[in-house]
Amino acid sequence: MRRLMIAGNWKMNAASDTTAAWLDAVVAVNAPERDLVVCPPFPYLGQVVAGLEQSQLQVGAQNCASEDGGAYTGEVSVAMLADVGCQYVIVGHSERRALYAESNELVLAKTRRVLTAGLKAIVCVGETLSERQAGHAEQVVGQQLSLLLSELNTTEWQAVIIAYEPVWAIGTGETATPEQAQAVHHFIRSQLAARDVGLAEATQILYGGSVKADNARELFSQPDIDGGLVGGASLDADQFLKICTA
Ligand SMILES: O=C(CO)COP(=O)(O)O
Repeated sequence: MRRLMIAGNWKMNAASDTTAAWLDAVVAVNAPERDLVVCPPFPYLGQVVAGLEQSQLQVGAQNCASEDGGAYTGEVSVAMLADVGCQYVIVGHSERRALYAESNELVLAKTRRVLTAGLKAIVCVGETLSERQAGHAEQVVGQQLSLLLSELNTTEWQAVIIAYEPVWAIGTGETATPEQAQAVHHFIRSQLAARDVGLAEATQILYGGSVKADNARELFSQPDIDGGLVGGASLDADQFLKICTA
């Protein structure tokens, strides 16, 4: 059986005082059968790791460099993230693909860095509204997955989590229906199965895009949805706790 995972992605939202209050509210979360992760912006990673030392919640970053180290002004390496206590890194979020021109090749390179360092990669895929309206959702998601499927070996795949985040559902309040999400999750699992049936059975596939406390349960009860990558609602400790235990 795959474990459910709930990961919060704060994006570029945080301050020391709100982070402290959030940590106080969530530190005692108790859902031992689930994997719970929060991904704050880089400057708050240390504060969050320290605040969650006694907690079930683990910590991830929202991005990483594709290089190991050196003259890359403004970049943060996976080794640094591991050093400050991160266990996960989100790679290839649609905001990074769209706003920072991250290609499938760069997403693969970053994923490799994460896996080589012994961390887990939450790799995001998802189609835009126009791609969905043109009937190309599966084709787009298939293309985003194809390099990972051809290049990563089976051992590497064991530390990969896929997050299906339809771009049109991110931050819009327009959640994919459980049926729409399940259909794409099933497609993703079939792509994994074409490579390796065991891999398809084992890989956690999260849904992201306007997940809230009141729709999480129905989404997470779909057979191929193994939890959620939660943006806006993860900033609110009460909402996040409800989603973690939904
Ligand atoms: O992009 C997301 C998580 O990575 C989803 O964001 P929202 O939950 O705010 O729609």
